Amino acid sequence: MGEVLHQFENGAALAQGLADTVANALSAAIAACGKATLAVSGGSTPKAFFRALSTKAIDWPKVTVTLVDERFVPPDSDRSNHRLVTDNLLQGPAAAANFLPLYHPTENAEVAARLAGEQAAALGSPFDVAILGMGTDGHTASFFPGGSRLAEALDPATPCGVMTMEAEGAGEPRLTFTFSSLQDAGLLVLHIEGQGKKDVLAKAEAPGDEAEMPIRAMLRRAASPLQIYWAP
Ligand SMILES: O=C(O)[C@H](O)[C@@H](O)[C@H](O)[C@H](O)COP(=O)(O)O
Repeated sequence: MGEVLHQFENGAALAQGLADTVANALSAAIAACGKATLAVSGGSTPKAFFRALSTKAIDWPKVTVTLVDERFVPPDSDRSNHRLVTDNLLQGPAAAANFLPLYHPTENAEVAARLAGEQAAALGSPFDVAILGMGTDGHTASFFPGGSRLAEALDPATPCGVMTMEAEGAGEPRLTFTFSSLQDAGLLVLHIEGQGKKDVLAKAEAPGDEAEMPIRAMLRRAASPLQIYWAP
């Protein structure tokens, strides 16, 4: 469906601009159907955006925040995306939002993925807003090159839901929404910063296999236009 580049002078300006856009999208969803859903990614990039969004005066009790993907670690782990969101987004006005975790203290990641998928199904689809990140290897969500279930995760025929993923460099087993769950978000955003990530994006935009750089699946096949937010 194509991509739109939103370039900012610096990370602080991007954080405010993206927070305004997301707040407007969430408020519009609430106005239209009384609730809104937001799926965010972890990593180091989104912290300033999370903090800017947390201050927005929207009807947060009608918003459910969840994660694009999660590491199979408890929320008190410093590797936890749940912890990252709790510490940076679910603060101030946004503390009133609902949160749907992907991690559950189950015997293995498969059981946690099934539980998370059942809970996520009740949210309805598509997500009103989905914020993707990208690694320097071209992964997004937990769609890692060489991932244990990458083909299944990227397959448009794979039902919406949460699945496990393991990959070299991913650390712990991952829990991730599928491509089909994310690709038709009302507002689909790729948030990257720095020249290095811009160069990785340029490589991903060139011909090549999706399995080599899984972000290509979103660039090429997402139903929603991919809104790329970038600052040097
Ligand atoms: O759990 C995660 O790590 C993320 O969901 C992952 O997909 C992230 O968005 C990229 O790895 C970029 O991470 P950085 O922002 O740290 O570069």
